[in-house]
Amino acid sequence: MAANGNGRVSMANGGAGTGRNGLPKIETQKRASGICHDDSTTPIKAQTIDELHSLQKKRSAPTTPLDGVQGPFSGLSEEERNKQQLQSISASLASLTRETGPKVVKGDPAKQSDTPRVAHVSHQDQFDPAVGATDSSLKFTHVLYNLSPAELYEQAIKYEKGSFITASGALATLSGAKTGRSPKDKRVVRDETTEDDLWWGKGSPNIEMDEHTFMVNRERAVDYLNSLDKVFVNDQFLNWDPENRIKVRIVSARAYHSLFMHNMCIRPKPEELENFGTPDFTIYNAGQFPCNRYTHYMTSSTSIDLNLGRREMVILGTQYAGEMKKGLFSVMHYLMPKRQILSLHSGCNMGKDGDVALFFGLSGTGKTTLSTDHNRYLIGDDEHCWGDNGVSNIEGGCYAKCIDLAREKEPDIWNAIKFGTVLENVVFDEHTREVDYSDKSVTENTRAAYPIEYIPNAKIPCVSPHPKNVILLACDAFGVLPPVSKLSLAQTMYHFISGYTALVAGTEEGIKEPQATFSACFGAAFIMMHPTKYAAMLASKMQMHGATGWLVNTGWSGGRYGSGNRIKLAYTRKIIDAIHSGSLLNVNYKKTEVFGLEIPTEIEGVPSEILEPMNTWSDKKAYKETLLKLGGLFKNNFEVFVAHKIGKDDKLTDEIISAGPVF
Ligand SMILES: Nc1ncnc2c1ncn2[C@@H]1O[C@H](COP(=O)(O)OP(=O)(O)OP(=O)(O)O)[C@@H](O)[C@H]1O
Ligand SMILES: O=C([O-])CC(=O)C(=O)O
Ligand SMILES: [Ca+2]
Ligand SMILES: [Mn+2]
Repeated sequence: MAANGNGRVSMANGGAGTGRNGLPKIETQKRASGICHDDSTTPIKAQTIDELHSLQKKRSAPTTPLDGVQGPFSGLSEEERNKQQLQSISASLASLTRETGPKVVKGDPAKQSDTPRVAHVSHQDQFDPAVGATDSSLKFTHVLYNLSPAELYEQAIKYEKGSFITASGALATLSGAKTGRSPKDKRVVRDETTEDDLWWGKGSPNIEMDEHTFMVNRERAVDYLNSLDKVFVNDQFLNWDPENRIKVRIVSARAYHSLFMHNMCIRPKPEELENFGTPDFTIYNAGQFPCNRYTHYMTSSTSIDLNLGRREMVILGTQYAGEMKKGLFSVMHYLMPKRQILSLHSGCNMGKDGDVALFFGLSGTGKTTLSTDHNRYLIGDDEHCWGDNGVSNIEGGCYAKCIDLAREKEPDIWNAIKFGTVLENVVFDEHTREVDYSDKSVTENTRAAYPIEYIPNAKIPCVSPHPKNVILLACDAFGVLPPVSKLSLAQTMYHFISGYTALVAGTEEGIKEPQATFSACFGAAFIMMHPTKYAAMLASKMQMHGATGWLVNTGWSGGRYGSGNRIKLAYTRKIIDAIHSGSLLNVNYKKTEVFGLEIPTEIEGVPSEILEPMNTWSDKKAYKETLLKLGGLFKNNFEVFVAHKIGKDDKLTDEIISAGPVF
């Protein structure tokens, strides 16, 4: 029995109007005819249960009128287009040493009766059985193609252990043994092209492998995927700039992976999907299956392999979905600069008046938190391109950290965790399914992946004019960097190339305690060419468009990690507001020792005493020592870049080198 909100009372079961407990007696309504009806609706049309169930679902409408369709599939019948689509998927899944492609059929193998059966397609026509048939060549590969979130929920809940619907409607899931990326297991094929184009050697994220080893791993992944009852295939886009859009195909074994990429990549409109054609890049995610350690180069059971020539990526031995997101980001870091477009590990938002800010920073420094701002339009939270026409988001979704997520502090992210959102590795109440965001039992790197339109003021399409402010975020666990400083162009470049933060949580496997980290371009794990290449592009774009650089410490104040505290998010937001509004350009500044940073003396809504870190430390000697220690770490790190030229002349290079700490 429950109050229904109108003050009326409804009966949960069987309490038919006995008047017990003084409750009102329920009267059944009498029709004018005087006949008592217990049901006023018309009878159903079905004669049997099966017939009834068949009424429940209607076939999805054909998506586009066929006339006016442009592209490779224009003028084709629906059936013909479907066949071409399956042929393309079969080609993607082909073993390159045996039969040329599996027999593929659309639909869930467990539900053949209710999936419209589509004529299967195979490449077997050219296959000579004398060469050696395999069992896999005899079976069908069932393809679940671009399923909707609702369908993926059902797949996950029925077939994947650890999948549950939370109280707010999100899909909670586990990523398995890996709950963060594995940068040490990420390999790139080194061949004649990449030999010259890419950054290799010390400091580079590109650990080499040869083409042959890539093919061994590719075969392993494809064989694994074809051995399954079914695979998920997502055909989607990257980059909201229509001229530089990339078509990606993700083949995976888990509904979780398919829903994650559905949320994170750009979702094609039905008519765009029909004309998708051949993908520009394909991911084979066989993450549940390990790589073979007897294979050359393999140093663990995990391998994430990128082959730029073949435009393919293979994932073995890790189910952490971020590998797919960031693997594609690496690809963009190769493709875009070749077109004079700068790829950025940054968030981006825009004010009502069109002022744009970029937020650079390593994992956990606040890109998602600070770009998601109720008073501004969200362009994107993590990966962008800066080209001649302005900024474009690479992705179609956001990937927010959830640890200690609180509704009051981050309301828009909180509200985005609803039906359709993937919630990774969180802990929830077994009965109410309320998530406990403070619980780190599975990992500290808990995450939510949601489509960008789940943020109310997301700007669709996710493109913006050129940035006015470039904000470098660092989470300084040493507690000596000021909460905000205004940077010269040379200082911006110095800090961009340094890419400093202190990792706090375990986004990368194995890092559990804070630790100073330098990661060139605030994303060394994803860049493909030498950092100075990206830095030179950033410098020239900032100069051309008159953008101001800022360094914001979202980390500690009043002492290092352990003795001080993390700067309150509310204060950081006030600082960011002052940057956006331009008011921070018009206040008094003073220069700090060692780092030579210009710090404002006051900001509305922020206690002035915290703006100068030394004020917040009770032990001034410890402060000075820590400051010098961090300065030394910066110096050591920058040594490898001193020999590199940035931009066209030596002037900028010299300026950048002298923009570092002096002591
Ligand atoms: N002063 C602060 N400024 C920004 N974030 C803060 C602050 N204090 C605490 N936080 C917390 O730090 C975390 C910042 O994580 P966020 O998701 O924004 O990282 P990110 O830069 O987007 O990293 P990634 O690239 O891994 O997605 C959030 O959990 C946020 O609540
Ligand atoms: O890639 C991930 O797992 C999350 C992320 O955005 C980052 O680490 O920069
Ligand atoms: Ca993020
Ligand atoms: Mn990121």
